[in-house]
Amino acid sequence: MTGELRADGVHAGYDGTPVLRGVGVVVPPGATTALTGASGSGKTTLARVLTGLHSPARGVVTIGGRPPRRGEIAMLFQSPRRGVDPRWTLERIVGEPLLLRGVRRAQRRRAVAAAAERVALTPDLLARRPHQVSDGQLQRACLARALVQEPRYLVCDEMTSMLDPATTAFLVGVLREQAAQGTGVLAISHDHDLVAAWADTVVDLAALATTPATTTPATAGPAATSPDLPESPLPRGAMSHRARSGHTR
Ligand SMILES: Nc1ncnc2c1ncn2[C@@H]1O[C@H](COP(=O)(O)OP(=O)(O)OP(=O)(O)O)[C@@H](O)[C@H]1O
Repeated sequence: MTGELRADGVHAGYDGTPVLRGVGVVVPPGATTALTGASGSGKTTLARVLTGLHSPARGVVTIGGRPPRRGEIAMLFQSPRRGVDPRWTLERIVGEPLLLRGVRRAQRRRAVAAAAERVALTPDLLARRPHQVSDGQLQRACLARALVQEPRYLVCDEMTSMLDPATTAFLVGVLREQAAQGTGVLAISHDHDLVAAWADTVVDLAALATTPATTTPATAGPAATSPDLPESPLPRGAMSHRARSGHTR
């Protein structure tokens, strides 16, 4: 598909311990793809590779066949507090990507106000600092910060797992609207009910590695790979398609 975000043949790990072995994934624009998988299987690692936060030992990440450009992929994390400056107001946090791009103050304020409205952050909340708001309110600010960038892709790593059902449903609704407007969303979650309601396609990480499993346990020993193996990005049966339920809106 034109303009899709994809990882091909990704091998990645930490300190010589492999986590991902020949993983490929495709995230199409204008849809929500959910990534599930066992704890510790490497979902976050794959998300970090896709967003450029972790360099793979091998493999490539592309959008429409070329390397992603700065600002094209935004990431949302499980814990919003770890990704914000505690001294800043929510308004400054939301506007930070535009500040970095050199967008003028008046335009920045308009963009921040529009994004804040989409995530139901009132001016009163925008004036507060992270310690003065709830996790859900701060996660809404982080989503607004991602939206002001107008990214082509959004990678959400367990972004609702600390939130109550009402806030989760609200944020999922905003993200589904965003996907309907053309953004490709990759949603990582353990919650099978949530991804069934949220995503158009569900992908299990265990099905994405094109390198055949060996008798070596996944968490020990050197990478069980052969450089000669063909690595198609998406093995047959790796994805299951779900109908949109729409009940998160
Ligand atoms: N910075 C790090 N240094 C060393 N090992 C790491 C690091 N981050 C993750 N790992 C290890 O890499 C493996 C994959 O971790 P990752 O967080 O990608 O898995 P996950 O599927 O997202 O897990 P979970 O569902 O529990 O969040 C785990 O064994 C983890 O302990």
